[in-house]
Amino acid sequence: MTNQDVVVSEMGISAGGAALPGAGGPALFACRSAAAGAMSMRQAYLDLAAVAAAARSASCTWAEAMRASSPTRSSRSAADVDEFTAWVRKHPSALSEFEQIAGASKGKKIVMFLDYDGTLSPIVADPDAAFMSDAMRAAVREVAKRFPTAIVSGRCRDKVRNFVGLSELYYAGSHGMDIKGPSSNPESVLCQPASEFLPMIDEVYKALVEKTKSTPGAKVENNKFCLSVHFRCVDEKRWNALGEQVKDVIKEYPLLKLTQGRKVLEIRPSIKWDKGKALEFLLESLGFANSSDVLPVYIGDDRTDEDAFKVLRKRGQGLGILVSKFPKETNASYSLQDPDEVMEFLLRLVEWTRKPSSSSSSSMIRPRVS
Ligand SMILES: O=P(O)(O)OC[C@H]1O[C@H](O[C@H]2O[C@H](CO)[C@@H](O)[C@H](O)[C@H]2O)[C@H](O)[C@@H](O)[C@@H]1O
Repeated sequence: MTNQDVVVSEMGISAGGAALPGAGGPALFACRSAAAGAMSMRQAYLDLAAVAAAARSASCTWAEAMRASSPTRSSRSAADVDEFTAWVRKHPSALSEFEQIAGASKGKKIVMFLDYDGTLSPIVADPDAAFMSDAMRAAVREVAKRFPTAIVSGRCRDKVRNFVGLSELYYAGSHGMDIKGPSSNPESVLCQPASEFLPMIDEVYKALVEKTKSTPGAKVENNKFCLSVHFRCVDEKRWNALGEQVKDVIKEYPLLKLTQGRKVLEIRPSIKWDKGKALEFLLESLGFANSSDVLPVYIGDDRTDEDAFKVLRKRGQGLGILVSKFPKETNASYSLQDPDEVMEFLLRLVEWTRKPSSSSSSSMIRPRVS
């Protein structure tokens, strides 16, 4: 594999085990016990040198890994095509394998998990303009009529909820650290395992905005329980300097960690909670914790989605589908190339449930309330 294919894992480096002041507060949320790891959290030191070391061990720099996270090549060489073909052999298209997937889901209850950016909406330069199409919205609405459906995003829950605009879904914002069920259900589940971090995140947001304002194109996005520093519109020559600016701010906050997404550095609480935990929490809330007849399907395009793919692999249950036009290291079993293919897959699934021969259980399930 070339450097371009390397996916560098989480960039936070752990040490010690300090508890967060105030962590023993009232048990407000249903997921509190599941988030017990948050209370005995690792103290994480953010260090771009460590990030670079992790990247080096994968034989590339963190900036190269950042570039590779969202390649912009317009044309592909024959070697690129061959490499992609070989990769697709290992991670077949969920569209070409649709009949097999449909067969595997017979008699099972599908639960659909969808990432937002790069999965339901195309990647664009301005994070505030990442709208999904009406056609995609209609497809997701049809899916949600048949299967419990959750949007699992790095974004702030309210923001992604506004982009998607469907009240009947579960939304897990801030990389799963802010989960809420359909608004029509007053008993809906709620999970906020990092609520103690809110004041810290706000403080760091202000500090990052101030620190990075000298870097043209840099943008800091407040995702409530985590923050994103966007590199996409920053000249690559300034990436290292911007990384240093981020490091300068974060070094004062050892309880936060840094992860890398598609041309973005993400700052989040160093708790044992991620999109994989959110997936498990939602399955449990829906009453599927130990069920063998459930088929969770998770579709996502980014490194943070790997946590969910890993959970599915570990459970030996469900389908992980990576959205990518380029070969990437992944724990997903299948692939789709872009949001258009995601929409086609969703529509085929909807179509399939209409066939009398499909015996997938598509009835809506009410979540258990703890
Ligand atoms: O988990 P996701 O829903 O995929 O969210 C991950 C990040 O997505 C957004 O950033 C990405 O999409 C932007 C719009 O297309 C793009 O400009 C950016 O370069 C991408 O990294 C979002 O803005 C971030 O806050 C999320 O963390």
